[in-house]
Amino acid sequence: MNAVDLKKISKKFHQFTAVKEMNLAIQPGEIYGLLGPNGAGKSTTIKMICGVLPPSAGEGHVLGYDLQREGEKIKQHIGYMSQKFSLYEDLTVLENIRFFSNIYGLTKKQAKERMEQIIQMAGLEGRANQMTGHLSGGWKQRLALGCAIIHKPKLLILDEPTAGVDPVSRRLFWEMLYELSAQGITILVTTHYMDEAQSCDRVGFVFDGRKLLEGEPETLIKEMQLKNLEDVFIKLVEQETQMSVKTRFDKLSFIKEGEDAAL
Ligand SMILES: Nc1ncnc2c1ncn2[C@@H]1O[C@H](COP(=O)(O)OP(=O)(O)OP(=O)(O)O)[C@@H](O)[C@H]1O
Repeated sequence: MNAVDLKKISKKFHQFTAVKEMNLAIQPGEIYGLLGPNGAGKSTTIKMICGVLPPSAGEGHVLGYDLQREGEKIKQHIGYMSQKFSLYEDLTVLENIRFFSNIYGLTKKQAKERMEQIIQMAGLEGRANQMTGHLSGGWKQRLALGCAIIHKPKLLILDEPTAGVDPVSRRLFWEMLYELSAQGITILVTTHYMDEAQSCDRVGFVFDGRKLLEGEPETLIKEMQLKNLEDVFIKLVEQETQMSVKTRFDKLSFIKEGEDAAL
């Protein structure tokens, strides 16, 4: 059984269709990257997979639960983390962990065990009583990941989880994702960082609500005879918009032309 299985899923907001007949099959333990420019429909797709936004058409299953009818079940069994860290800044590290353990109905014993594990995993030893808002971006991000997996979900959904954190924290974060994937957890991640996308088992490119291309990063690069995933991304956008990203800014050449006004 696939962890995520969407068949011709669409989402309409009034007249506007944000996601158009999307098919998506993600296997257990896979790290799948959903890529695409701003407004492509990635977050809308993720919200449907999380069971918080009902699709307008199509059918889908997440961890075996029906997307149209079993949204509540899906919410209980997945872990979710967004770029906004999903944490309360005005609570301490411990209070945030306690909050999430309550939401997911952990027993006192489970909560105590996980608290220690999460603090260790996030490298927050000695900071349990520190206000979350005072932590650096990398710490907040690792704490948010810990809170998102406190109930041991089989599917972890990450919406731009590393936006705005430094490269070392991003690397640490990805090491944690590899470890979770090795333990059999399925991971669906959206990112604008192509180096991260290259670390996924498979990626799907979304543009204007449609999935245009899907495959293993190395295979896609080879097939399109390009250097890296960023070039694949740019080529696809250029093809779809019939606009060259490189020549778009020709108008800026006025800066080096003519007289130097400031001198
Ligand atoms: N609740 C809503 N009502 C109306 N339009 C919406 C709603 N939510 C999203 N949209 C529109 O749907 C389109 C897709 O948005 P979505 O947030 O899914 O894109 P995205 O690929 O996640 O972009 P980004 O990378 O900027 O997060 C956008 O044009 C957006 O304005």
